[in-house]
Amino acid sequence: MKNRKNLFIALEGIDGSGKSTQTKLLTEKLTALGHKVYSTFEPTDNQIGKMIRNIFSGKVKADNRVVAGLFVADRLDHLLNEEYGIVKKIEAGYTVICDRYCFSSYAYQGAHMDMDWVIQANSMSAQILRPDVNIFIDVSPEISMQRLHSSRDNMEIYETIDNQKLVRAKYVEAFEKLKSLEKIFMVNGDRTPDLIAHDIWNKVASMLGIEQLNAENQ
Ligand SMILES: Nc1ncnc2c1ncn2[C@@H]1O[C@H](COP(=O)(O)OP(=O)(O)OP(=O)(O)O)[C@@H](O)[C@H]1O
Ligand SMILES: Cc1cn([C@H]2C[C@H](O)[C@@H](COP(=O)(O)O)O2)c(=O)[nH]c1=O
Repeated sequence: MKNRKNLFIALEGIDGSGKSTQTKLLTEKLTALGHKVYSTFEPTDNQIGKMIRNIFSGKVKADNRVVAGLFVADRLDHLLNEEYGIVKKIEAGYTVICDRYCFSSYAYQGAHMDMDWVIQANSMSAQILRPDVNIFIDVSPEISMQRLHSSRDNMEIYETIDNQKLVRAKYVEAFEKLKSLEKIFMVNGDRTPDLIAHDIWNKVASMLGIEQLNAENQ
């Protein structure tokens, strides 16, 4: 791959896999090296994302197919919005780190309905902006559940060990289906945050062509 000045990076994984932790560490590392970084997440905290969060917290009831459609809309707005859209940020030279993107829909919505339908429904987002890399933090469901229980007061309705196992299997299925189209980088998430961050940094630095220059800082 030709070295790039700015990247679109998606972080993926089951709940509690450490995406937010790694988004923060990678943002700090890149910022310290003078890169412009925009870190963001899905579901967003905009209008459509808020609707999704109300469904997940159990406040509002909705069919799984409606949830899948809301994620399609939330993602398109996240990409295209004039004010906070990712496309504009990329054009302005920011490296965008997105905590969850299309693969989250393939895995989570694909766990309850036809995955090919979900892939098709998200095809416009995938065509507008495909991540330069999808980083999958692969944590065992048992460990992720322990982390969630010790860090949360309330669990969301889908955060059960059986669902975590199912979603992990669906991620693997989606990676296999889309391996010729998407760049996927897997890291072992059953380790300390620093070791995971080290692997992620090696990958990102090599894509940006800065691994030699900053090797002593790793
Ligand atoms: N590698 C790690 N080892 C141990 N604990 C970790 C590790 N990474 C994150 N944690 C802790 O686990 C909890 C969940 O981490 P984090 O919020 O980063 O995960 P997440 O994937 O963003 O979660 P969610 O999907 O629920 O938003 C936090 O309390 C965090 O401090
Ligand atoms: C983007 C996206 C997310 N989800 C689910 C996955 C999580 O259980 C919740 C909230 O995410 P968070 O990282 O814990 O804040 O949303 C989903 O089902 N489909 C998606 O496309």
